[in-house]
Amino acid sequence: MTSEFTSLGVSKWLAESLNAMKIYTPTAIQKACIPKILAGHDCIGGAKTGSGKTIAFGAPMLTKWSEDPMGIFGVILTPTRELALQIAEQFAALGASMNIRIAVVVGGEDIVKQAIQLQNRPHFVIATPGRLADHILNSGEDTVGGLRRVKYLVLDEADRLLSNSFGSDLERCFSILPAADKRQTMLFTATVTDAVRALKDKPVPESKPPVFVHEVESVDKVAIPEKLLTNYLFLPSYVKEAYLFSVLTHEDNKDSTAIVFVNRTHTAEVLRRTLRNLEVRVTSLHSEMPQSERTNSLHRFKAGAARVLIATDVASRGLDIPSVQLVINYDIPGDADDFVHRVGRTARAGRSGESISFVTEKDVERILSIEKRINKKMDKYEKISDNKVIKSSLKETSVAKREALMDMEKEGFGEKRKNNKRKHDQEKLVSTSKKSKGKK
Ligand SMILES: Nc1ncnc2c1ncn2[C@@H]1O[C@H](COP(=O)(O)OP(=O)(O)OP(=O)(O)O)[C@@H](O)[C@H]1O
Repeated sequence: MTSEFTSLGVSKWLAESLNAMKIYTPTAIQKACIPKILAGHDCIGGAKTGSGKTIAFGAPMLTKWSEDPMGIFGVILTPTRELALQIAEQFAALGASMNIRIAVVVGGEDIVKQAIQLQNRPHFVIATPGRLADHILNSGEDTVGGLRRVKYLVLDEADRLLSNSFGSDLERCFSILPAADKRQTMLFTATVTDAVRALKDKPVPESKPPVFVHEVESVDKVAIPEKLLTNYLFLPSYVKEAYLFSVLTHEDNKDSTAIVFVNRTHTAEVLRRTLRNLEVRVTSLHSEMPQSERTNSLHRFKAGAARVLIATDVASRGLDIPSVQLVINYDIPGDADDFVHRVGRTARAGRSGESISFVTEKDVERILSIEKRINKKMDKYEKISDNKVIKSSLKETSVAKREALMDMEKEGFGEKRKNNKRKHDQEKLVSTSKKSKGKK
């Protein structure tokens, strides 16, 4: 049997797995990158959110792996734990018929169990840089030694990984992996930055073919998916909760699955409690929740038990939840690239979707820079009028918010945050001092 995937060089068994997932025709980024990666090129792949980048790097790696499944074959690094788990699920589903073994190495999970998984030499390691760096520093050679011979390294959401926040952990991960000329490296993101493009300027050893760069650009150079509506609502900052409730319960949205992005964890908690008091089926995802709660919350949202997810940027990248129809920017992000990733949680794989950004008097500059970045003017959201909001939801939302704040105070939410921060700072200090000892 030949399919469009096998004609690109993808193994027959894998094309069959893809077909079983109703994936028959490669997307543009897949058509461009799969043959080049199979031919041994390092690769920089830039394409809009939801355009199938995971399979663009997954299919060639899995093809090569099935031809010669030696040792730990590939390492995939991602900025968030949820994204690592999602990629692992996708690889597990694609490779099920070949008995694929995958280790997910992320923070917040049992480190001893992960060490045992690494010792058992899985075929692929999917990791966040911080936890993998911890293993490299603290677990023995029998645990991490297999990483010295991996054939493929993927940096998914590469621009985020190459930003300063992951610097030292990423360096530690690189320190154990084979040198750049002894492995294939692939960088993928929806927002290619100069730091990502810089890979192509590194000298290529003669033994290696040149870096393949593929940035899919649409004719109009708009940086977001075609079927994604970008609306804005201009509102006063002190009534944002009332507007949010009105939008979420509007006739056209009351059954929609929605993600509401905020800039701070405290706001996420206030909104989750306020909306819960207003009987909206809501859950949340942010970095101050224990990992078990994060995982649980995302499962509830994916399964439809909650229809609204309140999230910080920890959920802005990569998450592939086809049911999401609406993304609300309750707060406007400071970085225009974060906007691109956030709204990209909807309108994926050719589907349509809608985003609404709440713009206050303080956000005008940010909106202008976002519009410049996406090369598109946003449209005014006309379905909510000021009068209607004030009449219908202002009173009940302010009561619900007051209750939420009182409960948070009673439960010491702020205290927990402070203690967590203190604990986190102490752990960071211990880990930094261990790292600097390790360097000596
Ligand atoms: N060739 C294809 N045909 C149909 N659907 C596809 C194809 N390739 C991938 N998909 C589906 O499209 C969705 C989005 O893919 P993926 O998550 O890889 O996007 P992405 O480009 O990595 O997005 P992001 O930039 O947000 O991380 C997934 O549900 C995936 O299964």
